[in-house]
Amino acid sequence: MLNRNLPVGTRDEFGATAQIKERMINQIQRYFRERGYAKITTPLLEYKAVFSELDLKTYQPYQLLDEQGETLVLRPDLTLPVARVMSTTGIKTPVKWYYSGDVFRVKKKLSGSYNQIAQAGIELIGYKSLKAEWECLIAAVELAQALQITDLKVELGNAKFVPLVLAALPLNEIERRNLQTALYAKDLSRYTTLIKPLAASDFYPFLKVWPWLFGDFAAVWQQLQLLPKIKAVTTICEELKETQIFLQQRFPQQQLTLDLSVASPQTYYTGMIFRGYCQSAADYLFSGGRYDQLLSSFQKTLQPAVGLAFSIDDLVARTITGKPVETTLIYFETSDWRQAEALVRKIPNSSLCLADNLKEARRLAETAGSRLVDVTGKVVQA
Ligand SMILES: N[C@@H](Cc1c[nH]c[nH+]1)C(=O)O
Repeated sequence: MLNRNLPVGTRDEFGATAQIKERMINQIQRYFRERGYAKITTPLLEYKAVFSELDLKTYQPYQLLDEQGETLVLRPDLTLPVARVMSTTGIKTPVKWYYSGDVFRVKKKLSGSYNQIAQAGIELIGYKSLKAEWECLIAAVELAQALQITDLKVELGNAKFVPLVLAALPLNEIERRNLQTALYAKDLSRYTTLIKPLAASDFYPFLKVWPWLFGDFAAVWQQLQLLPKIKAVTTICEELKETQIFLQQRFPQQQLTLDLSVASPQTYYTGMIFRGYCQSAADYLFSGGRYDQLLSSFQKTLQPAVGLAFSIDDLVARTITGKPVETTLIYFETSDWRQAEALVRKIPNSSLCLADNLKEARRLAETAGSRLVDVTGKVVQA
Protein backbone atom coordinates (compact mmCIF):
# COMPACT_ATOMS: atom_id res chain seq x y z
CA MET A 1 0.00 0.00 0.00
CA LEU A 2 3.04 2.31 0.16
CA ASN A 3 2.32 3.42 -3.41
CA ARG A 4 -0.62 5.45 -2.07
CA ASN A 5 1.11 6.88 0.99
CA LEU A 6 3.51 9.73 1.64
CA PRO A 7 6.63 9.48 3.80
CA VAL A 8 6.21 10.89 7.32
CA GLY A 9 6.41 14.68 7.37
CA THR A 10 5.82 15.24 3.67
CA ARG A 11 2.73 16.63 1.99
CA ASP A 12 1.21 17.46 -1.37
CA GLU A 13 0.21 21.04 -1.99
CA PHE A 14 -2.40 22.20 -4.45
CA GLY A 15 -5.03 24.81 -5.04
CA ALA A 16 -5.07 27.88 -2.79
CA THR A 17 -2.17 26.73 -0.61
CA ALA A 18 0.15 26.10 -3.55
CA GLN A 19 -0.90 29.34 -5.21
CA ILE A 20 -0.50 31.51 -2.13
CA LYS A 21 2.89 29.94 -1.51
CA GLU A 22 4.06 30.66 -5.03
CA ARG A 23 2.82 34.23 -4.86
CA MET A 24 4.51 34.80 -1.51
CA ILE A 25 7.86 33.41 -2.65
CA ASN A 26 7.68 35.61 -5.75
CA GLN A 27 6.80 38.67 -3.69
CA ILE A 28 9.66 38.10 -1.24
CA GLN A 29 12.17 37.45 -4.01
CA ARG A 30 11.04 40.49 -5.96
CA TYR A 31 11.51 42.62 -2.85
CA PHE A 32 15.09 41.39 -2.38
CA ARG A 33 15.88 41.82 -6.07
CA GLU A 34 14.56 45.37 -6.05
CA ARG A 35 16.70 46.04 -2.97
CA GLY A 36 19.79 45.18 -5.00
CA TYR A 37 20.41 41.56 -3.98
CA ALA A 38 21.65 38.96 -6.48
CA LYS A 39 20.07 35.52 -6.83
CA ILE A 40 21.88 32.37 -5.76
CA THR A 41 20.70 28.78 -6.09
CA THR A 42 22.39 25.69 -4.71
CA PRO A 43 21.53 21.99 -5.18
CA LEU A 44 19.19 20.00 -2.97
CA LEU A 45 21.91 17.36 -2.55
CA GLU A 46 25.19 18.21 -0.88
CA TYR A 47 28.01 16.32 0.81
CA LYS A 48 27.28 15.85 4.48
CA ALA A 49 30.61 17.54 5.29
CA VAL A 50 29.18 20.90 4.13
CA PHE A 51 26.96 20.86 7.22
CA SER A 52 29.57 19.97 9.81
CA GLU A 53 29.02 23.37 11.49
CA LEU A 54 25.32 22.69 11.94
CA ASP A 55 23.83 21.18 15.07
CA LEU A 56 22.93 17.91 13.36
CA LYS A 57 20.96 16.69 16.36
CA THR A 58 18.49 19.54 16.04
CA TYR A 59 18.63 19.61 12.26
CA GLN A 60 18.99 15.93 11.46
CA PRO A 61 19.50 15.45 7.72
CA TYR A 62 18.25 12.73 5.35
CA GLN A 63 21.28 10.79 4.20
CA LEU A 64 22.18 8.72 1.18
CA LEU A 65 25.34 7.42 -0.44
CA ASP A 66 26.72 8.36 -3.83
CA GLU A 67 28.46 5.91 -6.19
CA GLN A 68 31.81 6.43 -4.44
CA GLY A 69 30.28 5.72 -1.06
CA GLU A 70 30.40 9.39 0.05
CA THR A 71 27.59 10.48 2.36
CA LEU A 72 25.22 12.92 0.75
CA VAL A 73 22.37 14.74 2.45
CA LEU A 74 19.28 16.59 1.40
CA ARG A 75 20.30 20.08 2.55
CA PRO A 76 19.04 20.79 6.10
CA ASP A 77 20.06 24.47 5.85
CA LEU A 78 20.57 27.07 3.11
CA THR A 79 23.22 29.27 4.70
CA LEU A 80 25.97 26.63 4.75
CA PRO A 81 25.70 25.88 1.00
CA VAL A 82 26.10 29.63 0.36
CA ALA A 83 29.23 29.59 2.53
CA ARG A 84 30.48 26.63 0.47
CA VAL A 85 29.89 28.55 -2.77
CA MET A 86 31.83 31.52 -1.41
CA SER A 87 34.78 29.34 -0.49
CA THR A 88 35.02 27.49 -3.79
CA THR A 89 34.36 30.18 -6.40
CA GLY A 90 36.50 33.13 -5.42
CA ILE A 91 33.52 35.48 -5.76
CA LYS A 92 34.52 38.96 -4.63
CA THR A 93 33.05 40.27 -1.42
CA PRO A 94 31.08 42.14 -0.25
CA VAL A 95 28.12 40.48 -1.84
CA LYS A 96 24.39 40.32 -1.10
CA TRP A 97 22.57 37.13 -2.07
CA TYR A 98 18.92 36.21 -2.03
CA TYR A 99 17.49 32.73 -2.45
CA SER A 100 14.47 30.57 -1.98
CA GLY A 101 14.25 26.82 -1.68
CA ASP A 102 13.35 23.88 0.51
CA VAL A 103 15.36 22.53 3.41
CA PHE A 104 14.86 19.00 4.71
CA ARG A 105 15.01 18.09 8.37
CA VAL A 106 14.11 14.67 9.76
CA LYS A 107 11.06 14.98 11.98
CA LYS A 108 9.96 12.53 14.61
CA LYS A 109 6.95 10.39 13.68
CA LEU A 110 3.79 11.89 15.26
CA SER A 111 5.52 15.25 15.88
CA GLY A 112 2.96 16.72 13.50
CA SER A 113 5.52 18.94 11.80
CA TYR A 114 6.87 18.77 8.27
CA ASN A 115 10.31 17.71 7.16
CA GLN A 116 10.36 19.79 3.98
CA ILE A 117 10.39 23.46 4.83
CA ALA A 118 10.30 26.26 2.28
CA GLN A 119 12.57 29.20 3.05
CA ALA A 120 13.39 32.48 1.34
CA GLY A 121 16.28 34.48 2.64
CA ILE A 122 19.31 36.69 2.24
CA GLU A 123 22.99 36.45 3.07
CA LEU A 124 25.13 39.60 3.26
CA ILE A 125 28.76 38.52 3.09
CA GLY A 126 31.74 40.75 3.71
CA TYR A 127 30.04 43.37 5.88
CA LYS A 128 31.25 43.71 9.44
CA SER A 129 29.37 46.79 10.58
CA LEU A 130 26.06 46.86 12.39
CA LYS A 131 24.58 48.31 9.21
CA ALA A 132 24.34 44.75 7.86
CA GLU A 133 22.18 43.61 10.81
CA TRP A 134 20.00 46.70 10.38
CA GLU A 135 19.64 46.08 6.66
CA CYS A 136 18.39 42.54 7.43
CA LEU A 137 15.98 43.84 10.03
CA ILE A 138 14.58 46.55 7.76
CA ALA A 139 14.07 43.99 5.00
CA ALA A 140 12.33 41.61 7.42
CA VAL A 141 9.98 44.21 8.90
CA GLU A 142 9.15 45.78 5.53
CA LEU A 143 8.40 42.37 4.06
CA ALA A 144 6.20 41.44 7.00
CA GLN A 145 4.30 44.69 6.45
CA ALA A 146 3.98 43.99 2.72
CA LEU A 147 2.65 40.51 3.58
CA GLN A 148 0.02 42.13 5.81
CA ILE A 149 1.37 40.77 9.07
CA THR A 150 0.13 43.29 11.57
CA ASP A 151 1.10 41.51 14.78
CA LEU A 152 4.78 40.92 14.07
CA LYS A 153 7.08 40.81 17.07
CA VAL A 154 10.79 41.22 16.47
CA GLU A 155 12.97 39.54 19.05
CA LEU A 156 16.63 40.48 19.40
CA GLY A 157 19.39 38.60 21.16
CA ASN A 158 23.04 37.77 20.86
CA ALA A 159 24.58 34.32 20.44
CA LYS A 160 27.55 35.31 22.58
CA PHE A 161 25.68 36.74 25.57
CA VAL A 162 25.10 33.49 27.50
CA PRO A 163 28.60 32.01 26.87
CA LEU A 164 30.31 35.28 27.84
CA VAL A 165 28.37 35.67 31.09
CA LEU A 166 28.95 32.00 31.95
CA ALA A 167 32.67 32.39 31.28
CA ALA A 168 32.83 35.25 33.78
CA LEU A 169 31.37 33.13 36.61
CA PRO A 170 33.68 31.41 39.11
CA LEU A 171 32.68 27.90 37.97
CA ASN A 172 34.46 24.93 36.46
CA GLU A 173 33.68 23.67 32.95
CA ILE A 174 31.16 21.04 34.07
CA GLU A 175 29.32 23.38 36.42
CA ARG A 176 29.17 25.96 33.65
CA ARG A 177 27.73 23.46 31.18
CA ASN A 178 25.15 22.25 33.68
CA LEU A 179 24.07 25.80 34.42
CA GLN A 180 23.74 26.54 30.71
CA THR A 181 21.61 23.44 30.18
CA ALA A 182 19.30 24.34 33.07
CA LEU A 183 19.00 27.94 31.85
CA TYR A 184 18.15 26.97 28.25
CA ALA A 185 15.71 24.29 29.38
CA LYS A 186 14.16 26.75 31.88
CA ASP A 187 14.60 24.00 34.47
CA LEU A 188 14.12 26.41 37.36
CA SER A 189 14.54 24.05 40.31
CA ARG A 190 17.83 22.72 38.94
CA TYR A 191 18.94 26.22 37.98
CA THR A 192 18.25 27.54 41.50
CA THR A 193 20.26 24.70 43.03
CA LEU A 194 23.16 25.34 40.67
CA ILE A 195 23.42 29.08 41.43
CA LYS A 196 23.24 28.63 45.22
CA PRO A 197 27.04 28.23 45.62
CA LEU A 198 27.38 31.67 43.96
CA ALA A 199 25.22 33.43 46.56
CA ALA A 200 28.13 35.56 47.73
CA SER A 201 29.15 36.57 44.19
CA ASP A 202 28.46 40.00 42.62
CA PHE A 203 26.64 38.07 39.93
CA TYR A 204 24.04 36.57 42.24
CA PRO A 205 21.33 39.28 41.92
CA PHE A 206 21.62 38.95 38.13
CA LEU A 207 21.69 35.15 38.20
CA LYS A 208 18.44 35.15 40.17
CA VAL A 209 16.60 36.93 37.34
CA TRP A 210 18.48 35.52 34.35
CA PRO A 211 15.94 32.82 33.36
CA TRP A 212 13.35 35.61 33.01
CA LEU A 213 15.54 37.84 30.90
CA PHE A 214 13.19 37.88 27.93
CA GLY A 215 10.20 39.97 26.88
CA ASP A 216 9.55 43.66 26.42
CA PHE A 217 12.83 45.37 25.48
CA ALA A 218 12.67 48.15 28.08
CA ALA A 219 11.79 45.75 30.93
CA VAL A 220 14.62 43.34 30.09
CA TRP A 221 16.99 46.27 29.72
CA GLN A 222 16.20 47.35 33.25
CA GLN A 223 16.91 43.87 34.67
CA LEU A 224 20.17 43.82 32.75
CA GLN A 225 21.48 46.64 34.92
CA LEU A 226 21.98 44.00 37.65
CA LEU A 227 24.77 42.40 35.62
CA PRO A 228 28.29 43.35 36.76
CA LYS A 229 30.38 44.93 33.98
CA ILE A 230 32.00 42.50 31.54
CA LYS A 231 33.67 44.39 28.69
CA ALA A 232 32.63 42.12 25.80
CA VAL A 233 29.09 41.91 27.15
CA THR A 234 28.85 45.70 27.43
CA THR A 235 29.68 45.98 23.71
CA ILE A 236 26.95 43.45 22.87
CA CYS A 237 24.42 45.32 24.99
CA GLU A 238 25.32 48.66 23.44
CA GLU A 239 24.74 47.19 19.98
CA LEU A 240 21.37 45.84 21.05
CA LYS A 241 20.38 49.21 22.49
CA GLU A 242 21.50 51.08 19.35
CA THR A 243 19.50 48.62 17.29
CA GLN A 244 16.42 49.17 19.41
CA ILE A 245 16.72 52.95 19.00
CA PHE A 246 17.27 52.59 15.26
CA LEU A 247 14.30 50.28 14.78
CA GLN A 248 12.03 52.39 16.89
CA GLN A 249 12.85 55.46 14.83
CA ARG A 250 12.35 53.65 11.57
CA PHE A 251 9.28 51.62 12.62
CA PRO A 252 7.66 53.43 15.57
CA GLN A 253 4.81 50.90 15.79
CA GLN A 254 7.01 47.82 15.72
CA GLN A 255 6.86 45.58 18.81
CA LEU A 256 10.35 44.75 19.97
CA THR A 257 11.42 42.16 22.51
CA LEU A 258 14.77 41.06 23.85
CA ASP A 259 15.79 37.54 24.86
CA LEU A 260 19.08 37.09 26.70
CA SER A 261 18.42 33.68 28.18
CA VAL A 262 17.89 31.63 25.06
CA ALA A 263 20.11 29.23 23.12
CA SER A 264 21.28 30.50 19.76
CA PRO A 265 19.01 29.05 17.05
CA GLN A 266 22.08 28.08 15.02
CA THR A 267 25.45 27.01 16.38
CA TYR A 268 27.18 29.10 13.72
CA TYR A 269 25.90 32.47 14.94
CA THR A 270 28.61 34.64 16.47
CA GLY A 271 26.78 37.89 17.18
CA MET A 272 23.36 39.48 17.07
CA ILE A 273 20.47 37.12 16.42
CA PHE A 274 16.95 38.11 15.46
CA ARG A 275 13.68 36.34 15.02
CA GLY A 276 10.23 37.42 14.01
CA TYR A 277 7.06 35.81 15.17
CA CYS A 278 3.37 36.54 15.34
CA GLN A 279 0.51 35.22 17.37
CA SER A 280 -1.20 33.15 14.73
CA ALA A 281 1.88 31.25 13.53
CA ALA A 282 3.15 28.25 15.41
CA ASP A 283 6.81 28.89 14.72
CA TYR A 284 9.13 31.75 13.85
CA LEU A 285 8.34 33.69 10.69
CA PHE A 286 11.96 34.59 10.17
CA SER A 287 15.20 33.83 11.89
CA GLY A 288 18.70 35.10 11.31
CA GLY A 289 21.88 36.46 12.71
CA ARG A 290 25.55 37.24 12.32
CA TYR A 291 27.96 34.41 11.54
CA ASP A 292 31.49 35.76 11.23
CA GLN A 293 33.33 32.45 11.66
CA LEU A 294 31.42 30.23 9.30
CA LEU A 295 33.36 30.97 6.16
CA SER A 296 36.64 30.32 7.93
CA SER A 297 35.60 26.70 8.39
CA PHE A 298 35.57 26.38 4.58
CA GLN A 299 38.60 28.54 3.80
CA LYS A 300 41.39 30.41 5.57
CA THR A 301 40.03 33.91 5.25
CA LEU A 302 37.56 35.16 7.81
CA GLN A 303 34.47 36.75 6.29
CA PRO A 304 31.96 38.67 8.33
CA ALA A 305 28.41 37.76 7.34
CA VAL A 306 24.80 38.30 8.38
CA GLY A 307 21.65 36.73 7.01
CA LEU A 308 18.11 35.71 7.64
CA ALA A 309 15.49 33.39 6.24
CA PHE A 310 11.71 33.54 6.19
CA SER A 311 9.86 30.34 6.86
CA ILE A 312 7.36 30.41 4.01
CA ASP A 313 5.10 27.59 5.20
CA ASP A 314 4.16 29.41 8.38
CA LEU A 315 3.40 32.54 6.41
CA VAL A 316 1.20 30.55 4.06
CA ALA A 317 -0.62 28.74 6.88
CA ARG A 318 -1.34 32.11 8.42
CA THR A 319 -2.79 33.49 5.19
CA ILE A 320 -4.90 30.40 4.52
CA THR A 321 -6.80 30.90 7.76
CA GLY A 322 -8.03 34.22 6.34
CA LYS A 323 -11.10 34.50 4.13
CA PRO A 324 -11.23 32.21 1.10
CA VAL A 325 -10.11 33.63 -2.23
CA GLU A 326 -12.95 34.45 -4.61
CA THR A 327 -12.51 32.55 -7.85
CA THR A 328 -14.14 33.06 -11.24
CA LEU A 329 -14.82 30.71 -14.14
CA ILE A 330 -15.06 32.21 -17.64
CA TYR A 331 -17.55 30.40 -19.89
CA PHE A 332 -17.14 30.92 -23.64
CA GLU A 333 -17.93 29.58 -27.11
CA THR A 334 -14.88 28.27 -29.00
CA SER A 335 -15.10 31.19 -31.45
CA ASP A 336 -14.58 33.57 -28.49
CA TRP A 337 -11.48 31.83 -27.11
CA ARG A 338 -9.18 34.89 -27.39
CA GLN A 339 -11.76 37.12 -25.78
CA ALA A 340 -12.11 34.65 -22.91
CA GLU A 341 -8.33 34.57 -22.47
CA ALA A 342 -8.29 38.36 -22.27
CA LEU A 343 -10.84 38.20 -19.46
CA VAL A 344 -8.73 35.65 -17.56
CA ARG A 345 -5.84 38.10 -17.70
CA LYS A 346 -8.10 40.89 -16.43
CA ILE A 347 -10.02 39.16 -13.61
CA PRO A 348 -7.89 38.03 -10.64
CA ASN A 349 -8.15 34.32 -9.73
CA SER A 350 -10.11 33.44 -12.84
CA SER A 351 -9.70 30.61 -15.32
CA LEU A 352 -11.27 29.31 -18.51
CA CYS A 353 -14.27 27.06 -17.99
CA LEU A 354 -13.89 24.19 -20.47
CA ALA A 355 -17.46 22.93 -20.12
CA ASP A 356 -19.34 22.10 -23.33
CA ASN A 357 -22.44 24.09 -22.54
CA LEU A 358 -23.75 26.70 -20.12
CA LYS A 359 -25.67 24.15 -18.06
CA GLU A 360 -22.54 22.13 -17.42
CA ALA A 361 -20.60 25.37 -16.72
CA ARG A 362 -23.19 26.32 -14.08
CA ARG A 363 -22.81 22.95 -12.42
CA LEU A 364 -19.00 23.23 -12.38
CA ALA A 365 -19.10 26.76 -10.95
CA GLU A 366 -21.49 25.69 -8.24
CA THR A 367 -19.33 22.72 -7.24
CA ALA A 368 -16.22 24.90 -7.12
CA GLY A 369 -17.99 27.76 -5.32
CA SER A 370 -16.86 30.10 -8.13
CA ARG A 371 -18.51 33.01 -9.87
CA LEU A 372 -19.42 32.25 -13.46
CA VAL A 373 -18.87 34.88 -16.13
CA ASP A 374 -19.54 34.54 -19.86
CA VAL A 375 -17.29 36.19 -22.44
CA THR A 376 -19.44 39.26 -22.60
CA GLY A 377 -18.34 39.90 -19.01
CA LYS A 378 -21.81 39.36 -17.60
CA VAL A 379 -22.00 37.43 -14.32
CA VAL A 380 -24.35 34.55 -14.98
CA GLN A 381 -24.06 33.05 -11.51
CA ALA A 382 -22.73 34.42 -8.26
N1 LIG B 1 19.79 29.38 7.85
C1 LIG B 1 19.20 29.94 9.04
C2 LIG B 1 18.65 31.33 8.80
C3 LIG B 1 19.74 32.25 8.35
C4 LIG B 1 20.00 32.74 7.13
N2 LIG B 1 21.14 33.47 7.23
C5 LIG B 1 21.52 33.44 8.48
N3 LIG B 1 20.71 32.69 9.18
C6 LIG B 1 18.07 29.02 9.52
O1 LIG B 1 17.55 28.23 8.76
O2 LIG B 1 17.72 29.09 10.69
